[in-house]
Amino acid sequence: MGRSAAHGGSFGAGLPRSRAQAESSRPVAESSQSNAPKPADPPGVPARRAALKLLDAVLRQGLPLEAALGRATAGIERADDRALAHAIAAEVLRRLPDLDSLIDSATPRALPEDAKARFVLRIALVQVLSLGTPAHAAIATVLPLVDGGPKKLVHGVFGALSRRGDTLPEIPALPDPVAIRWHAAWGDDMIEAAEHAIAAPPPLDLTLADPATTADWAERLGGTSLLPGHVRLESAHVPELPGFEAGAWWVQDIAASLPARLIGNGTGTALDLCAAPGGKTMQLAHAGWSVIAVDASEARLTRLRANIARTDTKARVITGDVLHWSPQESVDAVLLDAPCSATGIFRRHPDVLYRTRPSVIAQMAVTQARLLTRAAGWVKPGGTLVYATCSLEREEGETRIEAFLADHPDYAIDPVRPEELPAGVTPHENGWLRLLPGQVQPGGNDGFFIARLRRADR
Ligand SMILES: C[S@@+](CC[C@H](N)C(=O)[O-])C[C@H]1O[C@@H](n2cnc3c(N)ncnc32)[C@H](O)[C@@H]1O
Repeated sequence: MGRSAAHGGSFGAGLPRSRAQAESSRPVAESSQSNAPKPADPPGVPARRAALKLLDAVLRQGLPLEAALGRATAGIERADDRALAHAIAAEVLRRLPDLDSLIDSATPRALPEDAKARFVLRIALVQVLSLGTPAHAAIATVLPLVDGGPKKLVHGVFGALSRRGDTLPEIPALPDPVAIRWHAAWGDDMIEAAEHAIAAPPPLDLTLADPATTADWAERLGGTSLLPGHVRLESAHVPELPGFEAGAWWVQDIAASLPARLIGNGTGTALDLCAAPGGKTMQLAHAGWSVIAVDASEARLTRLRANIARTDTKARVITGDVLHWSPQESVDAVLLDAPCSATGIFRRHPDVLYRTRPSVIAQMAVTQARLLTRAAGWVKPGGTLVYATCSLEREEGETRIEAFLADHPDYAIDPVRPEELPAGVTPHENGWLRLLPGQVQPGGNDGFFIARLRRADR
């Protein structure tokens, strides 16, 4: 888990110690806060400047990468440059502990975590070592980011590492705080699976509107199916795939498809709480339910409305904060896909590895408990409540449900059955489902916690 062991090369004294220290101490945010385009930037530099802003937003300000994109890439005209900025930042976040080990092995004293030189070196190195950018282009396009600053330091460290010819390890390391936390919760095997999960691009999972067409779509799209109504592809440009325009399927990780599957087919009313962008709303509606989809975010509901329009899904859509909104009457089933730390989706969103601190998890757990208690009051006697989070933290899963059951004697676990799950995945002996990375094979899965609860008949 430590930083320096993997890259014990011989470089280390290439720069005088005092200069390295002096040049490394300016924070990256000084210039990255300005959004004004730099008119003198040569081609290729604006994308790297935007990548620097993105990393600053995630690592120093704690913002989600996706949320920072608009502001960081404002003023960049070309879509491929905006995409490059995003790709560089995401790849740095995926490989950050290994990049830092390399950098630390080539500086006489460790640069501060937030030193601009460290940020810029990460951007240069990841391009060469992971994205296939030629070294001369990688360094030429980052040096303008440290104009008037630690240019010589960056150039010197980059040159030394290039000459040494180091590579990144095949399997990335997790950041120490995450590795320590997950190790304590889940043990060695989980850490290994999580590191392997970052190493390879995740597959593309599709949920079909009509599970009866599974074999046809698997063949037509060249994919494999791990459950009825599911097709897995290695990767693809989604809008160009057959069936997208016609709304025959939507993108949804297989783990994310399980909460609605565990509610099953039905003809009553199902309340989909925290519904946007609508993956589970579409599943429930296509399984026969009259769905009421509620979410607090109007922006995310815009995406939900587009998704249900494309897939010809009938659902009542309500903008509402579940902490304050209430339905007019009780319903047969409630699905609460609660807001969470989202650490289970670290393969696709490596920024969660850096933004999710214990205080964030504790705060989320308080909200989840409140949402769960409200949701529980809206289920008819004998009805079903499914609680789900895409989190790998016990506080947002097991601990929540144990506390809920202790406070709600009218609820009991309705145990998940192995035949409801992809091959090789087994429910926990307490009846809930804890999905850790790598359990669905081939190709892996997002991390999830799902509990199905039944409310007692009167
Ligand atoms: C995990 S995402 C939901 C994903 C969605 N169920 C799906 O399958 O596509 C969590 C959602 O909770 C919403 N949310 C967070 N707090 C909320 C609240 N108090 N009331 C309603 N929605 C909330 C967020 O806007 C976000 O869309």
